[in-house]
Amino acid sequence: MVRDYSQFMPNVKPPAPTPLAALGWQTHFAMQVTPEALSQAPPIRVTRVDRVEVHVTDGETTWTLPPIADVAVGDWVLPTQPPTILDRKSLLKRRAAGHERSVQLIAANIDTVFVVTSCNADFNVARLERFLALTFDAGADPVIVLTKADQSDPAPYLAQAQGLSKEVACVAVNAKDSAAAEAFAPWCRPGCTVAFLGTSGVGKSTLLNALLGEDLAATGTIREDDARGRHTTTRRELHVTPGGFAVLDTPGMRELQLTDVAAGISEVFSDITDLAGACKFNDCAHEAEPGCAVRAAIAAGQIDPARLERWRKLAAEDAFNSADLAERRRKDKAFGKTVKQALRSKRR
Ligand SMILES: Nc1nc2c(ncn2[C@@H]2O[C@H](COP(=O)(O)OP(=O)(O)OP(=O)(O)O)[C@@H](O)[C@H]2O)c(=O)[nH]1
Ligand SMILES: [Zn+2]
Repeated sequence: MVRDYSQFMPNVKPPAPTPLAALGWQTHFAMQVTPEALSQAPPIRVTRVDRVEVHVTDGETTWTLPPIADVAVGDWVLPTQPPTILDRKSLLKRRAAGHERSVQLIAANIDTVFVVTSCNADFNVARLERFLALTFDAGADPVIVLTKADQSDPAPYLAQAQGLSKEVACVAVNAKDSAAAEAFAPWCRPGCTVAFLGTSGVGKSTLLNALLGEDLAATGTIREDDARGRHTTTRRELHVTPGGFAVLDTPGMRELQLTDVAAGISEVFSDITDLAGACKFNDCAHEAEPGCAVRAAIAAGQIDPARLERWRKLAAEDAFNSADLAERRRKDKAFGKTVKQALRSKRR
């Protein structure tokens, strides 16, 4: 005889996350605030940054604040006077377009970045490595997503993507399929924040809609000024899903210049950087030096020479942009000093 004991079993269904938890409030942030401060001024999260205002939410209502210096979408903020930006768990940044040489913050506090490309001509290994370096350096986990798997055989694309890093998971999907969201379940747990990065037309908004279970992405378009002052229609907005996690959709990014992400580059190319430690000379350029472990691995067919070239190119670009950035910061500081001195002598 089979007895049903279920009525005596404890109810193991986990409680629904609080609005704050569904918004991505995690231990990392909670540890920065005392319980008293929390109850007096609950934290809020930045869902969108425009030129004239910052959109924030507490998980239940949404409102706007005046601009906050150096704030990024995804930031957690304490509504103090002036607002306090909590220490970030991760920060995605790139070199701003145009002649500005400055750093542009893409998003803060993202747990997983879905690097999206398609099983077609958009697929580009060098660009993927670029996105992976940016994500690793930010302190987030990248996952490569190959869309349009219904339009051509995803197998060769998957094989190439999987060859880029042992630490990066790869999935192939038809973004238009109603089951597409299931492929993301391992990373879209309650309380997490995920983001989509990729060039235009790869299916980021289609995937966002799949995760939201509704057509929101199309309404998320906002107008921003690009570096040249032209109006472009872009979007960069954080959405909370019915599943209790947050998703950031970003505009298509073709030109993605890296700056200050040397650690991220080393992580993507760990096959090469690990080997470099075995080269005879510490400063081996892996060109003509004797005892070069990297060239030995190439000769043995363990590393693709094209990959070494891509690593060189990316590392050189990053080094150049970082030096440029350091120079700019030095000049800004010097200029600040001159202004202060001028003001002081004027007051005298
Ligand atoms: N067949 C098929 N079509 C797809 C897939 N993913 C996206 N599309 C189509 O590709 C087009 C572009 O998709 P979007 O979701 O707008 O691309 P996006 O990355 O958001 O593009 P931007 O908004 O320019 O950044 C749309 O017509 C989609 O319906 C896919 O997996 N399979
Ligand atoms: Zn070497």
